[in-house]
Amino acid sequence: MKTRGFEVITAYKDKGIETPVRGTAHAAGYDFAAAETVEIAPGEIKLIPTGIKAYMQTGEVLYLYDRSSTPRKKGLVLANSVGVIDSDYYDNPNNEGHIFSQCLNITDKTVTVTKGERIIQGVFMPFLIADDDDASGVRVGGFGSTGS
Ligand SMILES: O=c1ccn([C@H]2C[C@H](O)[C@@H](COP(=O)(O)OP(=O)(O)OP(=O)(O)O)O2)c(=O)[nH]1
Ligand SMILES: [Mg+2]
Repeated sequence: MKTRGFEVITAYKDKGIETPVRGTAHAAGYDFAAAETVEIAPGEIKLIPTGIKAYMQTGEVLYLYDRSSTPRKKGLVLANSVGVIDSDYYDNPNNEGHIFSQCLNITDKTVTVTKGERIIQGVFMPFLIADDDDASGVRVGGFGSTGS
């Protein structure tokens, strides 16, 4: 039975992409790697492809966080602080649910992220809904797909 987990995006199949794994038996975070080698200029924000989509139950969310070592070692932080990956992002018609890491280079030099380098971590969590919530829209993409 499929409950929650990760799959490789169709366009990245056979490109040596591994699904995210946890580093230790009790780690909360699944480490995501860059699916391509990307250069980020000083002060620039770039969407780094992970080649991964995530499925989960209704009422669950996948949060993307910085790895604690990444700011000091790479000079990169998540520009959106925390990435919120909705369950209805999976297999959406625009981009199949491709998860991107929105990285900001906080150094004064160009930073190279190498394919296969672990850059962020994802944590699955349940979330709560407010009273009288009648949201019924259908997600067709991400990154502003529901309007500004
Ligand atoms: O770091 C991130 C943040 C979001 N997403 C994807 C998954 C998420 O389900 C979707 C929408 O994210 P969010 O709701 O945070 O952004 P938005 O600007 O409100 O876009 P939308 O209008 O598409 O909801 O974009 C990522 O791949 N990486
Ligand atoms: Mg949104």
